[in-house]
Amino acid sequence: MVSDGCILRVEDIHKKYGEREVLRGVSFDVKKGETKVFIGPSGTGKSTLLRCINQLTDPDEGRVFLHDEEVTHSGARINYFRQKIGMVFQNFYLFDHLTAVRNVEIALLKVKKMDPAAAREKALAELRRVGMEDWAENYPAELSGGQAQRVSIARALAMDPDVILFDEPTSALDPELTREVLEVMKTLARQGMTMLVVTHEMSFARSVANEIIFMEHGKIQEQGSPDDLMTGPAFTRTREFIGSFQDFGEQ
Ligand SMILES: Nc1ncnc2c1ncn2[C@@H]1O[C@H](COP(=O)(O)OP(=O)(O)OP(=O)(O)O)[C@@H](O)[C@H]1O
Repeated sequence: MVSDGCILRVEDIHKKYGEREVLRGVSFDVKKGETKVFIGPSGTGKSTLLRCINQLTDPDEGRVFLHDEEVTHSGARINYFRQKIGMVFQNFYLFDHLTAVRNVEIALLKVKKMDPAAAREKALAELRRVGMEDWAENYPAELSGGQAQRVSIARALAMDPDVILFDEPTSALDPELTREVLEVMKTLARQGMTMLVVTHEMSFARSVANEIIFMEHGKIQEQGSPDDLMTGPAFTRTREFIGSFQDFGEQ
């Protein structure tokens, strides 16, 4: 059961690949409108955690709830939860043979069964939201990485998700393109979208996160507000990790 004010609850998630324990008991609650940013060294299970939340990966133990409903063990209802828990990946995963607007509207037609005119209208509205309406008729190969990522964000938004999971959405992009994607994410945060973001963009974490979660060895080692983690993380490894990013102090 998810308590008052929380829309997503992650309870004691464990995941092993072979003998390797990638997640060793991860739990947290997410409030509506909150942005949580996950940081930590490579290979510490951050992506696996996001994938367990929307069941792209099956956790070995633990449960995930959206509102009062269990996402884990939800059988055929997982397709409903995947609409409500959107995901944006590092590599966009757009269909190369479809234009930007077709990429956004395809799930509206196939999954939501909207009529074509309404689907087109909604797809264009979502492209407008991410500043991509002028590129609606372009194919992914004609877009920059930042533009392609904005289309993939529009595609997630089109499902009217309750939460969006972002898995290193800018790590395939150079700094200029990174900035335009982060600006879109900042706007979504300001508009009240609930977001879980795995990123190494520390200045984004500092300016947008309600909470930063430092993960290492498959566990949450420390969590707190950006100010708490900036001014005095209790855990030495958090200090060392954050200290290795010079941009954390930038606004
Ligand atoms: N499908 C899989 N099969 C086997 N091992 C996997 C699989 N997916 C992830 N792993 C392993 O699980 C560990 C955690 O990976 P994960 O991608 O979750 O970490 P991460 O913290 O997101 O790292 P990064 O920042 O490098 O993406 C890694 O050692 C990875 O090799």
